[in-house]
Amino acid sequence: MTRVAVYGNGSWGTAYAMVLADAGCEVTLWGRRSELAEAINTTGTNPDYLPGVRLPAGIRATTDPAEAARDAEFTVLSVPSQTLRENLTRWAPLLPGSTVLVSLMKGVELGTAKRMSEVIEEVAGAERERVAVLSGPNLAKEIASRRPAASVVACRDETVARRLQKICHTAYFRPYTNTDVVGCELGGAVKNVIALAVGIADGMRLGDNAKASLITRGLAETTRLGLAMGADAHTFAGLAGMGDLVATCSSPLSRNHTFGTNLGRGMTLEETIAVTDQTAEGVKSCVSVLDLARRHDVEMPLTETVVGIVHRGIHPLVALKELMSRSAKAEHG
Ligand SMILES: NC(=O)c1ccc[n+]([C@@H]2O[C@H](COP(=O)([O-])OP(=O)(O)OC[C@H]3O[C@@H](n4cnc5c(N)ncnc54)[C@H](O)[C@@H]3O)[C@@H](O)[C@H]2O)c1
Ligand SMILES: O=P(O)(O)OC[C@H](O)CO
Repeated sequence: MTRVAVYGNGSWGTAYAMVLADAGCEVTLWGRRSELAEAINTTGTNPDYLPGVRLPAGIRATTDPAEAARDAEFTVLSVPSQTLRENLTRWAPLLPGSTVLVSLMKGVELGTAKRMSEVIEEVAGAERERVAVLSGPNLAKEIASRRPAASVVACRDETVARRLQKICHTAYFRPYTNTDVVGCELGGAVKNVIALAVGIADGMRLGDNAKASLITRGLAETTRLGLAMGADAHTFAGLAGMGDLVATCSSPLSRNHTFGTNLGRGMTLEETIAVTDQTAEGVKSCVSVLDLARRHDVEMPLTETVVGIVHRGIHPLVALKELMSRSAKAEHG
């Protein structure tokens, strides 16, 4: 039986632990709070993040990072992106030397503009061939109710990607392999920023043409950044690109989309933060994605607009006017 450690017992860490357990793995689920770990072990549910969902046998919760790490063939990381460095610094010495590190996170580190796999390589001292990423249209609540979804497992070493694929393939979860780690991570991180933009537009009742335009131009700017960073263009037409973008921009289950909708309806940033009780990565990562765009000299007008609205207090109507009056140009180029 494959032993897997999952660090982070929020919505996605728990839902992916369910996938792994359903696929036959023995999973230890680490979380910070003892009362939640105890509730998971005694009730077989995660009342805080997936209320009402019965967890499969094969998941054991703990607050002890060393217990989670013991004999783990795979180590899955699912904490908010901006906390990864600090957390992994504490966990890294506990991890088995051969463990495959798997990022579920969809953010870019503030300040360094590093992708999560880069932070993992740096902090855990892990070679690229031992670091993988899972990304795709995977809304945690849908997966936790075992509704069908596909996803991408990416690793520079295809044999490692295939090992990961094998341990999380179930009747309702279909992972595809990819070796384009950069493209998969960017697809996941930038779609959160575009979902904020679409949410804002939905909150303003701008209509479906506006939504489709934002999704399409959002994918164009994501691809532009990806190509400048060495990613494969095909990745952005796949599950970790278009797939995740469409799911996140269309679903009321998306925290990023909901965050944007509240802003578009006229809530202030502070009011929106106050009603958001889960991680909406795009709120911070829009700043680091824009940082990446500048470092690679890539134009990302939608990301820039989201940063303006969320962090510089620009009114959505003013931002809309600015976007629509940008100089006319060719669609491709
Ligand atoms: N929820 C989804 O549908 C989904 C799907 C795919 C990917 N993701 C990505 O997975 C990652 C985790 O998201 P989530 O949905 O599980 O978030 P969440 O808000 O549901 O859970 C976050 C977890 O991290 C813990 N946490 C918060 N701050 C922490 C800290 N400083 N140190 C340690 N633990 C801390 C919380 O207690 C919680 O257990 C994000 O990068 C997100 O973009 C989420
Ligand atoms: O709820 P969100 O906005 O973090 O999106 C969840 C997943 O990333 C969708 O694939």
